[in-house]
Amino acid sequence: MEFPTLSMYYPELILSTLCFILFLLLLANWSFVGMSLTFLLNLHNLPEKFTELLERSQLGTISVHSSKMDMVATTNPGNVHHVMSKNFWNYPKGPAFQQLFDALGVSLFTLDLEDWKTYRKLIHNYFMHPQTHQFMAKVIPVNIKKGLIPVLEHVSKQEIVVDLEDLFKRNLYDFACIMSTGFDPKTLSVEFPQHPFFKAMDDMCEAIFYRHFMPESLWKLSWVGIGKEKKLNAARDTLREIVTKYVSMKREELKTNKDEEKFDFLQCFLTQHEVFGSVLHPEENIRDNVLGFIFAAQDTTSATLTWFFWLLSENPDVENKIREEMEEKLTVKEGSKWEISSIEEVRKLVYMQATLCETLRLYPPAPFQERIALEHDVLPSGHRIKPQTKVQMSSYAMARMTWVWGEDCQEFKPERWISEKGEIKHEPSNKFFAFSAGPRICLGKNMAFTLMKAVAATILYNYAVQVDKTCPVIPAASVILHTKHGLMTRIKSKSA
Ligand code: HEM
Repeated sequence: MEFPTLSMYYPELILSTLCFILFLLLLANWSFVGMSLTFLLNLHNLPEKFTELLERSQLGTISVHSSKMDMVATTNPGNVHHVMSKNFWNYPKGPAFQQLFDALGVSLFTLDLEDWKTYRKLIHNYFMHPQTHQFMAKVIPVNIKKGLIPVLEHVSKQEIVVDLEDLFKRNLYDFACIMSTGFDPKTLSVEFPQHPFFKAMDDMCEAIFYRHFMPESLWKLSWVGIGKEKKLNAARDTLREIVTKYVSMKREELKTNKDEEKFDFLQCFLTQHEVFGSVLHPEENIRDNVLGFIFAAQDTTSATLTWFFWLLSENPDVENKIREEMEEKLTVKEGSKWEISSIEEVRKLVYMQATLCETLRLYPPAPFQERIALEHDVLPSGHRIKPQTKVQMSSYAMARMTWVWGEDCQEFKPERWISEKGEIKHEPSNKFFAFSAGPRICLGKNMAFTLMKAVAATILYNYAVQVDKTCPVIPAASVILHTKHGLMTRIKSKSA
C-alpha cells in the first residue's frame, strides 16, 4: 500500500492556506470590507450611488470610520477649497495613492510635497512657454486635417457605424503623442489599426478603479497574477514599452537632425532646454512624465467629447444653438466644408465653450479626487480630521447638489455658463471641480478647451451625427468616466 506523501496534497495545502490568509484579512478589515461590498454591488452605477449617499448627508459630507481606515467623503465646495488650496500642504495624495497608480511611476501626477513642487515648476514652465503654444497651434489643425477629416469622410461615404468614443481616443492619442514626443502614431486612419496602447490604458484604469474598493493587502497579492491585477501588470509593461521606444527614437533623432520646428515635451526634457533647467533627469522620470502627459491629455478629452456628443443627441435645441453660433462666427467659403486654419477661430465660440463646461460639470472625466491628511484638522463643515484620514471629493456628485448648483442642477443647461455680457461666466474651481483646484489644478485646461472646440466644430459644422439609441450609454467602471459600451453613431456628410 502506498502511503500518502506531503507532495500529493500540495494543491489542497496551498489553497487552504490562501483561504485562511483571506479569512484573516477579511476579519482584520471587516468594516472596510462591508463598505467596499456596498460599492462593489453598485459598480454599474457607482457615481449615482455616491451622489445618493451624499445628497442625504448634512452639508454634503459623510464620514466613515473603521479600525483600518477613516474616510470623509464630501461635495462641499468649502471643504474642497480648504483641502485643495487653503491647507494644501496638510493634504498630499500620499504613498497609498502612489501605490494605487504605480503604473504611472514617478510622474508629476503621482509625486507629492517637495518632489511634486520641483516637477510642477518645470512642467508649468513648459506649458507656459510661448513656443509650446505655437507648437500646439500648428499640431491641432494638422492633426484634424490629416487624421480626423479623412476618417469622417470615409465612414460617412461607406455609411459605416462608428464608435465615436473609439474615434476620439485615437485622435487624441495621436495628438497627445505629437505634443509629448514629437511622433505621430497615426492610430486614427481609415483602417482603424489595432494598437496596444488602448487596451493597456483601459485595463489600467479599470484595475485601478477596482483597487479602490479592495483592501490593499488583497490587491497587493498581485504576484498571484490573477484577474484585473494580471491585466494591470501587462498594461504597465505595455505602456512603459511604448514610451521607452519613443524615448530611444527621440535620442536617435536628436543625434542626426534636431527638428527646430518641434517643441515637444520630450525634446525639451532630453535637450535640457531652459524650461527643464540644465539638470539631467533620471531615465525613469523622463519615461513616467511622458506617460503622465499622455494619460492626462488623452483619456480626459476623449471622454469629455464623447459625453458632449451624447448630450447633444439628447438635447437637439443645444446643438442647433451651437450650429447658429458657428454660422455666425466661423468663416467658410461658399459651398465648401469648414476646415480649421488657425486655433484663434475657435476661441470665438462662446456657446460651444459653455456647452463643454456644462458637459464637464455633469460628466467630469475624473469624477473624484482623494487626499490623505498629515495632521489633525477641522473642515469648514465641522468634520474632524485625524492624521491618515482619507478625504474623498466628488465633482460628479457636487454637480448634482441643489444647494451648490441650484434647483435645475440635474438639467443640461449651457446657458448657466453665459454672463450678462455674453461671455463665459467664471465659476470658482472648488465649485467647478472638473479640472481639480488649488496648486495642483490641471495644467492643460486651456489646451484641452482649444482642442475639444476644434474637434467638435469640425464635426458639427460639416457632418450630422446620429446616435444609435438602442445601445445604452452608461459610465464604465473605471477611474476615468468613459462609457461602458462606447457611443455608436452614423455620420453623414452635410455636403453629400
Ligand atoms: C477635459 C480635459 C481635462 C480634464 C477634465 C482634466 C482634469 C484634470 C484633473 C482633475 C487633474 C488633477 C488630477 C489629480 O491631481 O489627481 C489634472 C491634472 C493635470 N492635467 Fe489635466 N485635464 C484635462 C486635460 C488635460 C490636458 C489636455 C493636459 C495636457 C497634457 C493636462 C495636463 C495635466 C497635468 C500635467 C496635470 C497634473 C497637475 C499636477 O499634479 O500638478 N490635462 N487634470
